[in-house]
Amino acid sequence: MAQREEAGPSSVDPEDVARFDRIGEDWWSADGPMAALHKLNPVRVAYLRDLMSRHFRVEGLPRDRYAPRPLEGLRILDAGCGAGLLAEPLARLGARVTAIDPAPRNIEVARRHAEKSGLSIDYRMTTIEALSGEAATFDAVLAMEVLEHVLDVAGFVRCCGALVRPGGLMFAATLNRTLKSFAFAIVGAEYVLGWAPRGTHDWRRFISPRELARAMAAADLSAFDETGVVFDPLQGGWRLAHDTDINYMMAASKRR
Ligand SMILES: C[S@@+](CC[C@H](N)C(=O)[O-])C[C@H]1O[C@@H](n2cnc3c(N)ncnc32)[C@H](O)[C@@H]1O
Repeated sequence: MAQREEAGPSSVDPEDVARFDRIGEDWWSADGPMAALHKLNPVRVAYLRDLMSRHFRVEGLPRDRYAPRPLEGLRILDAGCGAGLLAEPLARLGARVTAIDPAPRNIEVARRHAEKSGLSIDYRMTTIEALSGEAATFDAVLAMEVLEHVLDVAGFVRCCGALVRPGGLMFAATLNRTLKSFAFAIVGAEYVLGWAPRGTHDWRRFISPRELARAMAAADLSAFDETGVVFDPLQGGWRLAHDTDINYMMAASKRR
C-alpha cells in the first residue's frame, strides 16, 4: 500500500483496509461484494437528506427536502468513503463533498467513477486522524459503515467531532453488538446468504448505541436521533425502523 501522511496514532486496521482495497473496480458492481451497501443506499441517503435539510433549515438556511438539490452548498466530509457509493448521491443532492479513505485503490476507483458520472468530489487518500490535524471544518461529517472496521472507535469519533463546525452534525451508521447481529449480520449475511464476503465483519468490534452516544458525547457531540435499519424480506429492501438490534444510524449535533 502507498505511503500516506499521518498525524498521531491511527485507528486504521491495515489488514481490514487492505481487504477493502482489493475490492477495486467491484465496489461499483451492484451484485458484487458490496451489494449490501448498494441496497442500503436509498434508505441511508434519504435519512441523511431529511435530517440535514431539517437541521439546517432550523438553523436558518432555507431548505426544502423535496427540492432537487436540498443539500446545495453544504460542506460534507464522508470519512471512510470506500469508492464513493455514498459520496456520489450526496454530491447529486447539491453537497460539496470531501471524501477520504486510506485505501489507495478505493480512491483511484472513486475518482474515475466520479469523473464518468460528471461529479466534482474532493477525494483524498488519507485517514481521519491526518485530516483532523488540518484546520478544515464541515457542516456535516459522516462515518457510515466504518466504525466497526477501526481499531479505536473513540479516537475515530473524536477526530470526526473535531472536524464538525460548531452547530454542525455528525452521522454514523454501524452494527449493534447483540446476539441478533451475530446471527444475522455474520452467520446470515456472510455465511448463508453471501451478501458480504466472509470475514468482512468481526462481531467483537460491533458497537452498541449507548457506547456510540458516549463516544460522541466525549467528542462534544450530542446525539439526538437513533434509528434502526431493518431488512424487509417482503419488499426485498431495507427500511427505517425502531429496532436498532442489528443495523442502526445515529445523528448528533455539535454545540455552537
Ligand atoms: C465498509 S467500508 C464503508 C464505505 C462507505 N462509507 C460506504 O458506506 O459506502 C469502510 C471503509 O472505511 C475505511 N477506513 C478504515 N479505517 C479508516 C480511517 N481511520 N480513516 C478513514 N477511513 C477508514 C476503509 O478503507 C473502508 O473503505
